[in-house]
Amino acid sequence: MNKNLTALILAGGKAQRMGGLDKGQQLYKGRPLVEHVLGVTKSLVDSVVISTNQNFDFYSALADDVIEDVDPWISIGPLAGLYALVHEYTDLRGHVLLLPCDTPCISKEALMALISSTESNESKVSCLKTESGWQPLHAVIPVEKLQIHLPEYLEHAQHYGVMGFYHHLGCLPINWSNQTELLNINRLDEL
Ligand SMILES: Nc1nc2c(ncn2[C@@H]2O[C@H](COP(=O)(O)OP(=O)(O)OP(=O)(O)O)[C@@H](O)[C@H]2O)c(=O)[nH]1
Repeated sequence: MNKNLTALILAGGKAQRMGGLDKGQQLYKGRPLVEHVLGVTKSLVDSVVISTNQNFDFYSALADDVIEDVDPWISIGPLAGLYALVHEYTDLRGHVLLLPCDTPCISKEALMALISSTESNESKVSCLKTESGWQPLHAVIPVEKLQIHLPEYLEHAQHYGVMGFYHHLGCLPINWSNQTELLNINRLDEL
């Protein structure tokens, strides 16, 4: 298994479609959304960091560390979480497994496919791709690429979309046929 693999679970953002509630804490099948993702992730990685902007006690009890978006890239979307990670951990090495807190059905097999792709592809981003397209919040990213390229990319970016950044770095699709695992919860009536 990949050495130096840090999971970054994104639980920040505004959750506007959920009325501003803390998405990660909302119950899906009786458990907080974030716990579903943690459950399949923990045994695959060396450490877990959760990116959030609220309820730090709740998240701290689940992860090795909790980070907040940092200036000047606060609440610009998922790239803010990645920026905060490399800003906070300047000596981080290896790869980051990026995950959102709001896909509770993601499987260990899908994450293992992403992780094992780094054995033959050390330097590109590996990103899940289903028949409906790229799944940019399910990706493995070399830390060094983030450290070198993300600050400058954000300075010059017209948009803060994650996929644009991956294409800038070079991105390998990891095709995944089980679309239902990517079920994405954005509204209360989807819980
Ligand atoms: N750290 C961080 N995470 C974010 C940010 N925006 C979104 N996320 C996370 O990225 C994932 C996808 O988020 P979206 O569904 O696009 O946005 P959201 O803020 O959760 O919800 P909406 O406001 O309804 O679009 C979720 O896991 C969010 O927690 C951000 O600005 N900073």
